[in-house]
Amino acid sequence: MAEMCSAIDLDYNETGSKNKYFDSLTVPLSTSSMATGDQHNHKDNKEQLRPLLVFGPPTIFPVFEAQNFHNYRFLKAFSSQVPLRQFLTEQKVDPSSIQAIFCNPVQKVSADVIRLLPSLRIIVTSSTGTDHIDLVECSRHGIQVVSTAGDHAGDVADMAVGLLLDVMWKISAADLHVRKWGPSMPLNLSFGSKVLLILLLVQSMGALYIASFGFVFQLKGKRVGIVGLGKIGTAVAKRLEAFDCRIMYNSRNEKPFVSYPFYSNVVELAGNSDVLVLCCSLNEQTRHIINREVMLGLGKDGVIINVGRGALIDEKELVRCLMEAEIWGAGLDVFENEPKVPNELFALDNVVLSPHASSFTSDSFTESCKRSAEALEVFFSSNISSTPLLDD
Ligand SMILES: O=CC(=O)O
Repeated sequence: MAEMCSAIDLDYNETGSKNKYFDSLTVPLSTSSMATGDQHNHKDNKEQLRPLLVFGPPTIFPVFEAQNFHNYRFLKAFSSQVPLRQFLTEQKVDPSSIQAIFCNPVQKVSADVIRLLPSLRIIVTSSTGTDHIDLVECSRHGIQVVSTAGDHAGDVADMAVGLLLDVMWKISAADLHVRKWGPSMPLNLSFGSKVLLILLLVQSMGALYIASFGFVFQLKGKRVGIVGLGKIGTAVAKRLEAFDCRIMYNSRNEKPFVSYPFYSNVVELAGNSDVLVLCCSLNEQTRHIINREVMLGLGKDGVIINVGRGALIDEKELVRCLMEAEIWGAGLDVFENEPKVPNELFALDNVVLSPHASSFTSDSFTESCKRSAEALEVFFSSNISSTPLLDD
């Protein structure tokens, strides 16, 4: 058996198999969680509810809270500025009463946090990635880690394709450009004059556009190297096939049932690609997997799309390569030190920036909250702390 904790998706060694925990999870939300009970009574008695420590999901959390307010006493560590120990003291909560954490990648669940909570048994994250959780420490203490965002793959793949189209067509840059066009046309012109003026404007604006932006690229027929062919990478490949792209990939192991060419070496993959799409998880093997050598291999017309984690790319080198026109462009949903973004990127019109938002559809959120609640309900109702949670 491998480690105690595993991510469902974005796994560099993704096998396509689903997390067994959820495969076997048929228990619906408990009747209490669908309860009709009086909200106010529950609120009044909230100190008698099970404590649930909540880390880092200020956006998703209200959805989860609304669905589950009657089941837990939420200890919202994400909204506190003080150290966790002090926060719990202020809340009059004994650290040893906490068995579960609900979190997302915005806030780290570090070894210090884990050591502070001797009864911690389960961490549920509403994300695909689990790199914000100290998995080694979890393994050491027999703590289950449940990632509930396996269904985000389609959303993340949509975002990857959106970013790619945007970079190649410079859609965001063009949008900004058009917004700067001058005042609207005077209304008192005759119809003929208006048509003439529009034709002149369109011609000169088109010329101006090309002069300031250069030509853009079509996506059709491009060679796309996918790094990490798990659920997300596969969903990206499927979408890009519709654009007649030629797909190839790198992952830790060659996938037996996949017909796309496999490259065990990322530099070689880059050398044969026009576009690299990063979909793998972040771990010690994949940190800075995209370094200067890979970017130079990709070449001056190359585009990088990152929907995995920021630290998959050596960000300083990325900035340098973009500034020196060693690669053509980048679409980035993630950054190495979020929420910090290198200043230089703001000035580049061949870069499209997105705030780590590729799984932020309300559909995914709702699903993820539901699955998180289910995981917690199963844990608390059956206390299955010894149930294996591993992929094969
Ligand atoms: O980053 C988002 C996720 O891991 O789901």
